[in-house]
Amino acid sequence: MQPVTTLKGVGPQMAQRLARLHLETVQDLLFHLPLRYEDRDTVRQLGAMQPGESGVIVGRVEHAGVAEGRRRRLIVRISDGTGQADLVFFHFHPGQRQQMRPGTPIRCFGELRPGPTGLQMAHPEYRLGPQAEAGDSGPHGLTPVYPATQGLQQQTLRKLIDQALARARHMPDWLPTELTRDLGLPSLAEALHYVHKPPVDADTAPLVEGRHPCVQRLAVEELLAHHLSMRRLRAHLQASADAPAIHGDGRLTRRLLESLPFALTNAQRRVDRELAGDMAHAVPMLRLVQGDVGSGKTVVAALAALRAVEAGYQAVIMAPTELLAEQHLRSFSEWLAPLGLEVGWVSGRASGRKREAVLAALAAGELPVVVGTHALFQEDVRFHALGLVIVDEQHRFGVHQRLALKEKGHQGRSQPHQIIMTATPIPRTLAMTAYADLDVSLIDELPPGRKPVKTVALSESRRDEVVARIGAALEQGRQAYWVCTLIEDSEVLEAQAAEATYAALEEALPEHAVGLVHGRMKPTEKDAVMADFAAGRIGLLVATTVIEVGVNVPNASLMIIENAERLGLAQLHQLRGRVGRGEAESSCVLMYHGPLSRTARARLEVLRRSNDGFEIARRDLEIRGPGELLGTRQTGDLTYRVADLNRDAALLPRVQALGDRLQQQHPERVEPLVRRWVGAAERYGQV
Ligand SMILES: Nc1ncnc2c1ncn2[C@@H]1O[C@H](COP(=O)(O)OP(=O)(O)OP(=O)(O)O)[C@@H](O)[C@H]1O
Repeated sequence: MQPVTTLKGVGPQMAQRLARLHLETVQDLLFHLPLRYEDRDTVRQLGAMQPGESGVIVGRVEHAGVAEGRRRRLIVRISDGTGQADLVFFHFHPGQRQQMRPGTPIRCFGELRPGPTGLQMAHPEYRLGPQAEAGDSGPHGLTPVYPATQGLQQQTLRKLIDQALARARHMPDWLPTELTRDLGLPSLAEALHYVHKPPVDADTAPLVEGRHPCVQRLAVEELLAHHLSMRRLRAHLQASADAPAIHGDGRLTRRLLESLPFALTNAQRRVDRELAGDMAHAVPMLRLVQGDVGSGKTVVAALAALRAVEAGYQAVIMAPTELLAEQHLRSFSEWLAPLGLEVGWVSGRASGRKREAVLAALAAGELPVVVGTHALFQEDVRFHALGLVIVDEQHRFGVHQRLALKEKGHQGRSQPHQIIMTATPIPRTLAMTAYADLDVSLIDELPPGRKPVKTVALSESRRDEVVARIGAALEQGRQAYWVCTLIEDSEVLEAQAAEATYAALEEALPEHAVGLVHGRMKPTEKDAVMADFAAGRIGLLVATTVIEVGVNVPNASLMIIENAERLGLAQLHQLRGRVGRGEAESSCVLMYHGPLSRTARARLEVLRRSNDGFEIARRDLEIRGPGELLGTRQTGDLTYRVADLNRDAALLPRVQALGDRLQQQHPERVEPLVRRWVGAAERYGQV
């Protein structure tokens, strides 16, 4: 596989930026699919455009002025003879205003939204002067918009992907034509070309939603690769290795159960038994524990870990993000310290002597339990007697990454047992296929006393009411989250939005402590804020979607989600799951902008009605029809580059059959196919 540095224009710095998007090879670029497409060729008439539409407008500046207020902004009124719109710039330089003289021709591109004085376009791209009217030359086609990151322009990504496409012509197609033809799917080269460069008249909805045969072609190949490799892994694992037969004596588990302020639910008890049963065998366990948000997976994991410890083995718990890992560290420490057990911590951040001490203790078998992030994969992490690996996957790890950790337990033929925990509700049959018959345990019951989170959808225009409501909740000693979300995959923009909201809320709620966390803060700052929130020193936490999974602050009972209409249902459900974790009645406000489309309304309605993750996933699948493009990608499983287990559910049985045929008819293709896709997954989380 050729690294990105073999492309023109990619030096070490660019390579680093690309790596942030997990783009390390030319092939990764090919599988980096557009979020959406823009028609930058066809000039639109303002009078004929609806709010929510994007397009090119060619007109003239009428007047320009700076509006003072909460945020200073430059407002430029333009008209094209058919209608008018205001261009709004929050960040502008003085010269910019000077350029916007009345009568100046302007060509701009952006999305129209309803504003206080009519249609608005925020931060459009634009050109002024005679060249504004000239129009673009060059080939006509839709312009792809890719998930990007700071310091990586769309323009740059497009150029790199163009180069990658030129090489794609020589990329072998491991799926024999007779097999893809049966499924009505195009060849690999055709599919790649079309998704990156659709013609100007292409219907983009199916492409963006992933229903288009060209996207499906890639999804099938990816799912197949994962499926085949899982099959192989499982067969290999169970044939070639023994695991320690773990018979805990109940000494520690009993004490943990006694110390908990609650009794396990029946579902927790059942899953605990299933895990104990598997671990008692000398065959490596490979079990998926699925449980809806807040169903209490962590305590089940802790019981399994203690069982390993009772039998003289070590257990590791690994989470996909620092935030989540720290959450586990807190829970585990709280539960295990009274039992006299120390919980170790290994993360990318821990370094120097502390880290060495932990590693030494792990190797010597002095630390029975360790919690961490993917830093646990690093080579210098060694165990004395690793008996159990628990991966809180939350669908952010490649399943295959676990192999690296598994190797660590290697003592002759011996392998540790493995549990994969996930909160993503996948119907059982789906999970079986996607994970190639992994054993599945289901925690399908919430702890008693949980009241469903009352959910309402409110227009952004009622923000003041919402703020007042937060004030009232804080008065009563409750805590609240305010989640800022953005559609563009940009941490910077998201952080900016969160900072602006934070400032506004601090002003609006002067008597209360407001905190802020976002992905661009230093980890230590983030920790401090999270700790303050957990301890109740902060009443309102303004956050980006970094808090999506795992955060557990039972006293928080109110959540506001901004731009809710733009998120996928699964993600909204996860977010909402941060409240309703305590005894208090909780509520969630889904705040939306502008008029809602019918589908968007139906989707929010599903959340309003149901608190059941499985039900929500099922309904999402039904509703997500044509027209609803937004949010689908984000609900996707990040382990997959193209495929989306919910969206592509219907493909899975075919994938299984395809797997059989490929293995029988073209066994030599299995290996390169797996390597093409799963190699990429392995690198996930390690960058
Ligand atoms: N049987 C139970 N009865 C009452 N409370 C419980 C029970 N089991 C767990 N809890 C509590 O419920 C909360 C949620 O549990 P936990 O964090 O394990 O959920 P989870 O399944 O990991 O959810 P998520 O996927 O949202 O992180 C915790 O505060 C936990 O202590």
